[in-house]
Order: sequence, then structure tokens, then C-alpha cells
Amino acid sequence: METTHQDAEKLAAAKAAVKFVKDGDIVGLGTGSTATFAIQELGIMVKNGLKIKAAASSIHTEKLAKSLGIEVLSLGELSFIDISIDGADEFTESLDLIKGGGGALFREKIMASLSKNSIIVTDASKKVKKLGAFKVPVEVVPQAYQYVFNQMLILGGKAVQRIKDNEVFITDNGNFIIDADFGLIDDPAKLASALNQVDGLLAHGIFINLTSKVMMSTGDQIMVFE
Ligand SMILES: O=C[C@H](O)[C@H](O)[C@H](O)COP(=O)(O)O
Repeated sequence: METTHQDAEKLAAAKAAVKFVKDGDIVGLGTGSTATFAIQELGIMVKNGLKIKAAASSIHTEKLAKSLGIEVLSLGELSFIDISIDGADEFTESLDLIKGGGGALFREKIMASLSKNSIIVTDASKKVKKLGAFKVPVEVVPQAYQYVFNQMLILGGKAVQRIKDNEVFITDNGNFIIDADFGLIDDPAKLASALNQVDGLLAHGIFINLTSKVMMSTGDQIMVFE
């Protein structure tokens, strides 16, 4: 299969990030195409003798990690994670992120919150001056769907329920996703705080103060933002 330019950047960022993983670490494994490159690299390192235990941010990632011989612990039973490696849909130089394009935002946020060192790996397309061209994913408990949908409109977001392959998208936690378009976001922390107040909203994809560094590949080099 031909590797695209963007895939080559994702792989380069993943290879740079896994160098920070040490023997004995509990490693948080992200979700998505970029995180997948990192998981595959870790699989190779484990086959070559690296001793780690992992926590997964999605069912898909858990299956992938196990298939590569990586031991996976239960995220809900961990008090800390040494290092996590995940992707992002957008990031700014202040290390604010939008995540959840793959619907894994809730477990990813718990994973990042538990992580002493949370590394985000991206290709060059993910860097933005202001968050918001990518709609903010919001995970909603089904019984609260219409309420939360209406609250998004009140907060100024154009809300759309996520549909995938002509079916309502259901998260690993059995919930719905609303993608909310707030336009370019001047104050991500303020919007995150307003979203945090909405009952029935399990998690939103704005990640503030949850990232130690972003490692972005431009193809020629790895740029590190921290
Ligand atoms: O829910 C999915 C995650 O937040 C992903 O890390 C994010 O969507 C980036 O995915 P990708 O590396 O495939 O662009």
C-alpha cells in the first residue's frame, strides 16, 4: 500500500514520541490513525524486549495493542499513567486541543488526566492559530440528548448529531456524539468551562492543560511545542 505524505508525517511523529517510553512505564495508548502508528512502534519495541504495561483509550486500541503482544491494564483501575501518546484533531501553540474526531474523547480525557507526561503526535495539518475549524465533539448520554443539543444552540454552537455509515454513531460508552460548530474559538478555556456545566454532557473535545508537549512532524523535521 502506498504511504501518503501525511501518513509519513504521522509515522515520523510517532517514532519520535515512542523514544520517551522507558522500561517499566505504564503507557497510555491513544486512538486514531496517528496514535495507531505509535502503538505499532511500541509493539515492535515490546517484541524487542521493552517491558511496559498499557492502558487503552478505546476498545479498538485495546484490541490492537493486545494483538501486538502489549499487556493492557484497565484504565478505570489506574491512579496514574507514566506517559501517554495520542493524536489530536487541532492544536494551538498554547497546547489547547480539539480531540474526539474518532469519538474516543471521554476515555482519552481520563487517560490524559491520569498521565504524568502526555504527548500529542500530529502531522503538520493539525496546527491552528485558533481552535474551531474542526467542530467540537461532545459525548452525550442518550437520555439527555435533546437537552444537551438545545444547550449547544444556547451556547452559540451549531449542533449536529454524528452519523457514521448511515447510522447514529455510538461511542464505546454507549453514548451519542454531537458535533458542535462554535466557529473560531477566542477563549477555549471559557467555552470548556461552559460546556463542563451542562448536565448530561459526559465529555467534550476541548482539552486544556492536559498536554505536556505536542510533537508535530513537518516531513523534514519534528517540531516540539511545550
Ligand atoms: O477520538 C479520536 C481522537 O481524539 C483522535 O486522536 C483524533 O481524532 C485524531 O485522529 P487522527 O490521528 O486519526 O487524525
